[in-house]
Amino acid sequence: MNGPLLVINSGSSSLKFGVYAHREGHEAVLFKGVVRHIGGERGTLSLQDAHGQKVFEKSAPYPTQREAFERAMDRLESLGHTPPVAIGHRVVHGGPHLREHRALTEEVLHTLEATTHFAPLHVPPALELIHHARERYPSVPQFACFDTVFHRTLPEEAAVFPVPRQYRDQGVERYGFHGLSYESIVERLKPRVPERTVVAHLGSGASLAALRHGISVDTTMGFTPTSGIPMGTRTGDIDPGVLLWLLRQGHVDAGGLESLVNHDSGLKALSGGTSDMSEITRAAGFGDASAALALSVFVRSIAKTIGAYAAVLGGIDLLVFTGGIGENSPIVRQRVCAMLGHLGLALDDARNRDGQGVLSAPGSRGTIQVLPSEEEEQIARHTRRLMRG
Ligand SMILES: Nc1ncnc2c1ncn2[C@@H]1O[C@H](COP(=O)(O)OP(=O)(O)O)[C@@H](O)[C@H]1O
Ligand SMILES: CC(=O)OP(=O)(O)O
Ligand SMILES: [Mg+2]
Repeated sequence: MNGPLLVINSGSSSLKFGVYAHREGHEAVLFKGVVRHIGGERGTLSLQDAHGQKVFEKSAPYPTQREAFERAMDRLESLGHTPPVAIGHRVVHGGPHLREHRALTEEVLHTLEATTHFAPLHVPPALELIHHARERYPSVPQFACFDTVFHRTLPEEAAVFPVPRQYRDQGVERYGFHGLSYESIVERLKPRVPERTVVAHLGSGASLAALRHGISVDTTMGFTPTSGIPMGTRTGDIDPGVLLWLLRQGHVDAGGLESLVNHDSGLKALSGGTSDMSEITRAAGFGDASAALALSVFVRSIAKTIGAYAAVLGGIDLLVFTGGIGENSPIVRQRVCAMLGHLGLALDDARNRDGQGVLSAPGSRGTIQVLPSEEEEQIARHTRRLMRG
């Protein structure tokens, strides 16, 4: 029961994984790894040990999540890792019928197969990984942890979509995503969880959440992870009239539209080709006008959302930046916070460059902080609990 758990987190541009053992009431990491740029020419697989030391790094193309998983598991096994006692998978969307973390039974898998259009960037590769993990570790129990579960506390006025009841009855509403990340931030803040917190999870997929006493009361992503603020390759919220126009003009069919709004839009479309925020900030710094526009659009939509959530929460005690961009981009944090002076939030420039822990200046009315998104740890906690029944 305390043996090693394998956690698999398939994101839109990466495969993250970890091995965890239960020690003195918490999940201790044994190994952690990530495969980045899956599907691109310049893939990388890297592995860290329990002390955060890099023990392996390899650059190679990883054409699919499945290939990335295979190579990652081979590497773990060559480092002496034995088969896990259970496997926990991150599943972004379970649709209207899967809204609790649970064991991956045949019936659950069947239901998941029917939800692929709820998150076409995420659910198909996650399902492929689940099938593959079952082939590789046939006697190991597997569990699904959903991004949506944390947001089940959304009040009706935040979750409801203004569409006819017949569609609402079929589950057309705001689900919200990155829930495992938000929950891991709340775990980190315990026992001193402020009343009014805004968390900006900024990665390839990006969203924000308004938390009251650590409970989700609003979030930017809705029915699918395509919505909310603009992202690496996703539009975020867009006038539905644009989608109708594209369809009516015959530019795309439903499949083409799905691909357009998920793969070919967002920062990639504005920057003229790249969805990678480190490349965009570098190019913007060298005076590239398209990259500068992509950066400005991203920053403005984040700042607008924080302003809106200040209204929802009645002020902000704590603003947290997390995710690949939130944790690593001083320029994005600085540009966002430069628009928040009216809320009394003030960033300390030196702390922001350092990028660890509290970043707010003395005298700031609320705290500004960087915290790591610990989705894998959160999946390990849920998987252990589910495994023990
Ligand atoms: N130093 C950095 N500066 C700006 N962006 C960064 C930096 N490091 C990572 N990123 C960005 O983080 C994003 C990936 O975030 P991550 O949360 O790992 O994504 P995923 O959605 O795949 O889980 C990429 O856009 C990458 O460019
Ligand atoms: C929900 C989502 O967008 O996830 P990711 O950021 O990992 O792509
Ligand atoms: Mg992610």
